[in-house]
Amino acid sequence: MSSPVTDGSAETTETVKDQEIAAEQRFVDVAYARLEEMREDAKALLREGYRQALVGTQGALVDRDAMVHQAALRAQALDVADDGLVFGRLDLAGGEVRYIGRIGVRTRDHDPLVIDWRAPAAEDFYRATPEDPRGVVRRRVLHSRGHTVVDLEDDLLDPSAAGDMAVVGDGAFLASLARTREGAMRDIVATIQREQDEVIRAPADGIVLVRGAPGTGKTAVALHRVAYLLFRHRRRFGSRGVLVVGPNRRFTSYIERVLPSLGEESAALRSLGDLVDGVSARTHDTPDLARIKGSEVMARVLRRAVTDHPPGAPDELRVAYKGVVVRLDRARLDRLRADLHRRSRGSINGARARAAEALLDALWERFTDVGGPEAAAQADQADAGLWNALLAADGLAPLDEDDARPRPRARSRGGDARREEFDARVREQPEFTRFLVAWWPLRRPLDVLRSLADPERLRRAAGRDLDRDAVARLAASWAASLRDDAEPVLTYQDIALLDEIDALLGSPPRPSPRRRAAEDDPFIVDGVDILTGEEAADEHWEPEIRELTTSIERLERARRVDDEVVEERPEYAHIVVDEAQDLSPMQWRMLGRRGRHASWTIVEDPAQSAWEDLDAARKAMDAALGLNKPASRRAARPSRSRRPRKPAVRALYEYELTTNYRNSTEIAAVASRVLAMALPEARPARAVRTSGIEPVIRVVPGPDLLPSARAATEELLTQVEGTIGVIVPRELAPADSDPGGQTALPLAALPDDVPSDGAASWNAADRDRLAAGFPERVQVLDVLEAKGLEFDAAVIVAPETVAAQSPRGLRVLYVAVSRATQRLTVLTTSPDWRDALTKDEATVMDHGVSATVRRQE
Ligand SMILES: Nc1ncnc2c1ncn2[C@@H]1O[C@H](COP(=O)(O)OP(=O)(O)OP(=O)(O)O)[C@@H](O)[C@H]1O
Repeated sequence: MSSPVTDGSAETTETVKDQEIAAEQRFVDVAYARLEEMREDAKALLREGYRQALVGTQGALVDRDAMVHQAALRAQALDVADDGLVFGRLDLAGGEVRYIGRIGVRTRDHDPLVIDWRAPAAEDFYRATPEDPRGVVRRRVLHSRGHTVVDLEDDLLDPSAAGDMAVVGDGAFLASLARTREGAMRDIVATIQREQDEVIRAPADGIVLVRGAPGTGKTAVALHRVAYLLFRHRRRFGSRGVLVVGPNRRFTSYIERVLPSLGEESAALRSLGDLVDGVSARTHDTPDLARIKGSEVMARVLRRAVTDHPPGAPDELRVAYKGVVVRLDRARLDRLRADLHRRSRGSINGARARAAEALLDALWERFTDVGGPEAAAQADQADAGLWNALLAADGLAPLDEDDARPRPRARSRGGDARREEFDARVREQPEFTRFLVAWWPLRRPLDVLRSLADPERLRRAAGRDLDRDAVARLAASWAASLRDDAEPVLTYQDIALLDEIDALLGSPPRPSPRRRAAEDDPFIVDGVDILTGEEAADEHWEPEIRELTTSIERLERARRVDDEVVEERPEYAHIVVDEAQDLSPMQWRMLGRRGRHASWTIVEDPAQSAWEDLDAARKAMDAALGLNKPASRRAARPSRSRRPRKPAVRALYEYELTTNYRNSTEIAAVASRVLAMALPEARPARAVRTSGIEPVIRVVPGPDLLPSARAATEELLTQVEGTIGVIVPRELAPADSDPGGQTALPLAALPDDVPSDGAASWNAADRDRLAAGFPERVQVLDVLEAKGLEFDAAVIVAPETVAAQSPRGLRVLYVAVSRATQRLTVLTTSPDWRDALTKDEATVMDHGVSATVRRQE
């Protein structure tokens, strides 16, 4: 295939470009025609699949399912490619031309027509540069609308080999960066940059850690990497699954269309508040509560909480055997419980059978202590004597010793028949089974968390890990949010705590076949195996007996049925974590449990972190990713071949993205001033697009904040066509911020060189009033909700308050001011803040553009 060459001498640039576009259109038409044929083939395959069903055999049905599945996947991929099928072209030094597109297209003779962007042959499209052309003379990007090529943009990478090759384009890429944002992220498959491509195609094993300032494409890159991994390693990642985790639900809905637009529907996309099935976070904690709930010490606190005496558990067990009353008191029972927890590995909910055994051991011990066996033997002898006397009176033979003794069914007790009989008789007693159910209940994570609203119980669980103030705050927060009589209001940090509790409680063991078979098993009560809480497979159990269930057993069954937390936690082959700088140690633990054998892509910007103790979070991340395991320990494990094993160290690949594709240079200048306050040593990313539109920084009196924000939004509605984000301070509910309900806004100390003259107050009512009546393209959101999002225009309300709301307030403000692509308005009550954001000494960006900012009073 040859490239279209024009005689540029007598033509205007415009005409050359038109000719080039027309030539590319001819190729694109051929590619679409072939795509249509492939669609027809997929449909035919689908029809054939259904036809197989008519054959009717089991094998045919399986074939049909496989065929229908494959054909459906194919049809879906072909549909995705319908928009912008071909977006790139490479002219190579030897004259070869390669077209790059969303999917691979071959001619009927199997010759490549369009190369899938993820294929190795497409790599040069993203990697070639003038310094390293990799054999590419010209790289061309085709901009299309539907099936029509509307623009071209060329890069001449090797002028010496170009001959009379046409080179057209006038910044279509930069113009595309300024496009209107419609509320959902789009794929960047046609314009992936070299440094981004290196991340996307990074090795599939180990851990890929990507850092970059706001707008450098971290999220976009992570999502394209998922599409790449699923394409190149379909078998491995397709079957065991890929999980993409974002900070909140607003963010996941913002990015949810990118993967489908790349033809990938199979990755699971979850926010940190939706990782545990059946429960969902509804709100964020205040910074101080998040700090406590998210810290690693909570793992120890929760371990103690699940091993504590459960609420409502009885304090005494009393059973009678052969006229002897045997009793276990609270102290003895507590020792037993502690011992069980010490010895039990894994599931607490699965340990009820062991608890039953331990109780029987303790009862027997008590029974022997009080001389029970002797008393029982005498009673047996008296019984046998009475029976033999009656038999003799009827002229019948006396009982054997063996007949006189009931046959125990319980597991052998070292052949001690007296003990076996004791166990069997005690197990049969309703007092014993009822006690067992209440003393070692099958617990739900939510019940355990709710029980910690009791300050006394939480104090016991806290040990020395939490101070009194932290205990009071936590208990008060759960007392307010997890009331018995209301829907729980869970926070993002609560979800990680529930997952931790779930991991500690585990699921009950499955009933063994032996237990299923037992007909008169005393632990099967009304068709429910009280050791496991499961319906027992008991053929002899009549459903009508259900009516006779005691309240305890009914409750038990309801618990199993309603148990909202999944029993089997899914594990994934690859996990992508976006905005990873904000994960607490407890959230890392939650993720680690889902990726014990996974490879990872971690995307973060520490400068945007709202999390205070980044070191602790880093340690937790290393543990979750298996980065902290000493190689020597692993290597020490003997291998079967007895040859020394290679140390199983996890590979860590680190990347940095350096170009800001989101903000105009003018907006990036404001963001870099905030960054300088937050982290003086940090370097901002290089912004590439200058819009000529200066941000507006306005000082307004406190009471005017709200009307001014409305007015600024009205104004922006007339200036931009796409989305507008109105970013307000977080509302700190009094109940959350202080158990006494008094403090409205705890303020953090700011660095000396940062203005700290009073934070404007802000509350939920202000937010509601601000949002009222605006069209859908205006979103009013707080600074945490704005993470990872972008808008055509943003209004930042009261930066001084955002900065003072938490020890990481300046970093949070940095996130807020870096959301807009075209226009930024900041409303502050503080002239000092206005000055800080519009410093006279202009900030010189990396690319040499100095930005000045329009001041307004
Ligand atoms: N190569 C590219 N071509 C075109 N647009 C790009 C490219 N890379 C990034 N973008 C665009 O830049 C914007 C910012 O990208 P993205 O949200 O992925 O950045 P980020 O680094 O995750 O930002 P943040 O840290 O603020 O979340 C998006 O609109 C994205 O589509």
